[in-house]
Amino acid sequence: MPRETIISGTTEPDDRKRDAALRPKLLREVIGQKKVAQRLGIAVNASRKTKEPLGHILFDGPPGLGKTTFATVLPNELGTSIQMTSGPALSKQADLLPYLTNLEEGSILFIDEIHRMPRVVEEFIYPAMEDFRIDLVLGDGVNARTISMNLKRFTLIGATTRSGMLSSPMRDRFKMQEHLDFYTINELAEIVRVNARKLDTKISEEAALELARRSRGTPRIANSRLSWVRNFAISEADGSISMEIARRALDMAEVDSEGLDKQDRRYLETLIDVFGGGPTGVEAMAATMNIPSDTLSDEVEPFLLREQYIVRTPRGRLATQKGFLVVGRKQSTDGSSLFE
Ligand SMILES: Nc1ncnc2c1ncn2[C@@H]1O[C@H](COP(=O)(O)OP(=O)(O)OP(=O)(O)O)[C@@H](O)[C@H]1O
Repeated sequence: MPRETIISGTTEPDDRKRDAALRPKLLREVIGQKKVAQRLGIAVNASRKTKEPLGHILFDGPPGLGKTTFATVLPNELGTSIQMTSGPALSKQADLLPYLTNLEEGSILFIDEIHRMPRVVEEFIYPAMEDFRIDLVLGDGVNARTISMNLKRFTLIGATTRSGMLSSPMRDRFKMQEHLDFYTINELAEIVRVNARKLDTKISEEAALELARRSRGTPRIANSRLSWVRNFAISEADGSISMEIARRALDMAEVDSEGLDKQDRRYLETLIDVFGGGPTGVEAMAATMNIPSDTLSDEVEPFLLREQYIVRTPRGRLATQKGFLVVGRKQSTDGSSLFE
């Protein structure tokens, strides 16, 4: 898959390795998301003082914004261990069992994409979350009996790109629910500077800002841009990243100067050229673009909404004037599109 179409959770193995190496280890190393970090800091301090495990935590937000980062920072802060799995890997109760029986007192169980866990597994985990206990059914038919098994007290951390898809009994069992939002240009520039240092690469102030501007508000994308620009600098110059090198490298990767990627542009062009700017439903957009509607609503639309290229109306998605302009279309007086 060409790099510029990777906008998010579609992480390739190399991206995953790079992300893990660059991931902050402690809360104070986390850049941005200040309020979330402060609240977690308080919960961590309280847990240290009371020797009680942290309450269960749910992180939600678009891919690549740091849900896994926060989840992996917390055990470091608490000096405890973490086990990691994901909703799609837990198709039946027996898949979850080894994780529950391996728990240590105060340790963390991280379930990514928790909204994709089937209902039977979800219901199995309720008593574990509430009373640190599970109910196992042994045998079947008339011989079936239920035994209760006590677990070590633990913290469940769930991550989801779609909190709306979680059942409310599940959501209510999380003591803290933290939403992660897109990063500002300055926060992303700071992440780029820190990570360039970790990679032993010199980068100018303005080049860091340029990378930040073209990273779609997302640290994972900033890391991937940095990695490309660094390779470009090594291959084509002396290895340090100046503004000129950053621009040439990003232009070559077809990363546009507005920070949109190809998928964003295709979305806007489809909405405007095929649907006259909308309003139109996400399913119609998905069918026309031949992309799953989940990908559109989880990965593409949140950034376009936040940057006000589109708005959501009761009748569907509507391109704004800014949305028309960024893809070089003009809005006619009746709201439909005119090619420039
Ligand atoms: N607040 C932050 N400060 C510094 N770096 C960050 C921050 N958040 C994320 N990153 C960087 O971005 C990478 C991607 O973040 P992470 O894997 O935590 O995202 P995520 O929200 O869990 O994504 P997904 O839902 O796709 O798994 C991290 O490895 C880290 O290098």
